[in-house]
Amino acid sequence: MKKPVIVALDFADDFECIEFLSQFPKNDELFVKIGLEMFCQFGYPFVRSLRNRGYNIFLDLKLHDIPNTVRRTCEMISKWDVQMLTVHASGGAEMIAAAKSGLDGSGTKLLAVTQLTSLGQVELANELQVPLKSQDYVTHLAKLAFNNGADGVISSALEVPLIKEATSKDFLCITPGIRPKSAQVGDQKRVATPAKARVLGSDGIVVGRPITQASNGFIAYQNISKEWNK
Ligand SMILES: O=c1ccn([C@@H]2O[C@H](COP(=O)(O)O)[C@@H](O)[C@H]2O)c(=O)[nH]1
Repeated sequence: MKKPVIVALDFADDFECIEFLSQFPKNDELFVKIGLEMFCQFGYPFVRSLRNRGYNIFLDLKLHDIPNTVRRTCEMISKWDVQMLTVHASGGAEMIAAAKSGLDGSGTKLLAVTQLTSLGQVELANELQVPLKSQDYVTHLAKLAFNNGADGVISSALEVPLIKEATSKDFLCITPGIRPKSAQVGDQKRVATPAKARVLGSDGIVVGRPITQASNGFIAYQNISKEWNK
C-alpha cells in the first residue's frame, strides 16, 4: 500500500464529518483516523458506517489500562475490521503484549503511542519528571513496543530515524504533528512538514486541522499529499 496521508476526523458532529468527506472522490482509497472525540459520541456504529463506505480506518483510542482489560477490549475490536489501533506504550510490556494477543488473527496493526507530539522536552522534564532527553525516551518506548509485539509506533517525524535504527526498518512509524510551512502549530510541540516527514522516513502521516479546518479540505489534502509523495 502507498504510504498514506491519514486524515484525522476530529469533528464534534457526524453530519459535518460526512459533509467534509463528501468533498473527496468516491474511488479514492482514503485513510481516516477516528479518535476519542468522535468515538465517544458515535461509537462503533460510526466506525462501521465509514468502513462500509470503503474508508481505511485508523482507530486512535490510545488504550491504557491493565493488561487483562486491554486484551479483552482488543478482542472485541479485532472483529471490527479496522486497519490500525493505538495503545499507549507507557502502559508497559505486559499491556502491549496483551493488546497484541487480543488482536490475534485480525488484520489490525497495533501501534503504540510513544511521547505525545503535544509534549516537548520541557513538559517531559517538568511535568512528567522523566529524566531523559525526549528522543531517548521515545526510542526507549519504541523498543519496548517492538519487543512486545507491536507493529509500529506513533511518534513525531523527528524521531523516525532513531526508532528505525533501534528497532527495524519495517517497524511502522506513523507520525502526527504534521504542519505545512504556513499552518498554525496550535498545541503540537514536535512538528515537521510533510516533506520533512518523507525525508526522515515516516511510514504515514496523520493530519487533522490543516485539512479539516481549511476552506477547501480536499484541496488542502491534495497539496499535502503532493508534498508528501514528491
Ligand atoms: O502523539 C500524538 C498522537 C496522536 N495525535 C492525534 O493526531 C491528530 C493530529 O491532529 P492535528 O489537528 O493535525 O494536530 C489528532 O487527532 C491527535 O489526537 C497527535 O496529534 N499526537
